[in-house]
Amino acid sequence: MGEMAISLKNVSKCFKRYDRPVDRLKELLLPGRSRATEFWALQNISLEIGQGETLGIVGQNGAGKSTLLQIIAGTLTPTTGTVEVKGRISALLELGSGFNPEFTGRQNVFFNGRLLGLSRAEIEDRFDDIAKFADIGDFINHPVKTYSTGMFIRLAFAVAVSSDPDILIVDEALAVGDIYFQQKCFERIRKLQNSGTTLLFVSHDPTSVYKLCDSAILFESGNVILKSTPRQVLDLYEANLLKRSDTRPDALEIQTSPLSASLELINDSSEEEVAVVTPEVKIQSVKLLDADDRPTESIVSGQFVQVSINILFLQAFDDPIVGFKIRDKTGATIFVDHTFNMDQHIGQVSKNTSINVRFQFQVPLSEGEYTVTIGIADSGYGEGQFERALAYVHNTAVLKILCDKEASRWGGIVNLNPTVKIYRQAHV
Ligand SMILES: Nc1ncnc2c1ncn2[C@@H]1O[C@H](COP(=O)(O)OP(=O)(O)OP(=O)(O)O)[C@@H](O)[C@H]1O
Repeated sequence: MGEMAISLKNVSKCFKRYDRPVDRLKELLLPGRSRATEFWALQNISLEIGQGETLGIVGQNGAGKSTLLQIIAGTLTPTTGTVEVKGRISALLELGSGFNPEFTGRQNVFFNGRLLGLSRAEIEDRFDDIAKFADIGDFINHPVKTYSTGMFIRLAFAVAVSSDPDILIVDEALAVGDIYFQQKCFERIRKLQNSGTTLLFVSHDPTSVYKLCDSAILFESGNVILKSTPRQVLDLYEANLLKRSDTRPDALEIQTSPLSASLELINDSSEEEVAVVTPEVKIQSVKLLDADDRPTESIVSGQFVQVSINILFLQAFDDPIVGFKIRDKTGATIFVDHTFNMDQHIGQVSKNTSINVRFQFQVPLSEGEYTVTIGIADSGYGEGQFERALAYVHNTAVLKILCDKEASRWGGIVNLNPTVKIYRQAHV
């Protein structure tokens, strides 16, 4: 890591919580006896973020993400610890929190621009760009209290990025806009990344984190429990959610290292693998086979492949489910499905039975490497939900897709194999 942009040392934040609003008043009027209970939203956080780094912040509701961002942005003070921030910071925190609802959009642009450290002349210079980016038409001249949520966020984002900040903080904001606006925001964020802006990004959308971030942290109950690649952080986050949602969470174990010698996991880096396992099932092997059932490592785009999974059930099950997921190199999901969704029931399996499940499909993917995740669960219901997870293991095999030299050229991730018709309009 180069120069430090943000450094937190032993930062904790304690909020006081009052059971009734009147208790807060009583405490003000009769100091001495505290009527509040203490709540530690952040607990002893030490974190360094390098200049130009894009850090994704992931965690369940209430984990402490926004509190951390507010402390870095300077809108909250930590109870203990120190925060050091280098450079101009621009924060898109709670929806339009810096806006005065009675002011027009135009007035708020000037008001916020000044808060961000721009001079009046600089704001005047940038105003047209800001208004164009926000693209809210004549609403720019109306009070922001008349805005829809989408308009609010458009203007707030346009203002936040206009100051060319050294550090940009974005808290869940992008989820609000429509798809065109989101694309525009991603494009602008990329430009800022390329020019060396440090970015802190909270999102519940894994795809955005994969797309934007170099690294990520996982927050749990006010603690940073992991700082690593987005892939590893999101895998652990997902594994924790799976464990929590399970009807017998104690039965599930999260492993963060290669699993067993019998199942060779693909691991091309020093990262540890995150897997969820139970002692009741064992994934014995995962192989890729071609159309003639021969093991293969590479498939030409568009060709047929089989993902063949051998599973040993160490307990009896009424109707287990087996699924697979294909992920790209960042960890983003390309495809996922399972036997329950496919209306293929495995049926009863008795204790100590081994079964082989083969998913067979054509792979219309672009050239590159993809990984295979395997999931096993019990008792499916509804639209693909299940009662219990039995195993969830990433990177069990690499699917290497080669370019189909015979096919016409195309771009993107999936070959949609379009046909084309051209209709000539008569001259009018
Ligand atoms: N002003 C406050 N007074 C009391 N408790 C607070 C205050 N602000 C936040 N908290 C509590 O601190 C905890 C962390 O809140 P925070 O908003 O940082 O979580 P978060 O991870 O951003 O959640 P979300 O994903 O829902 O936005 C929560 O339990 C919240 O109720």
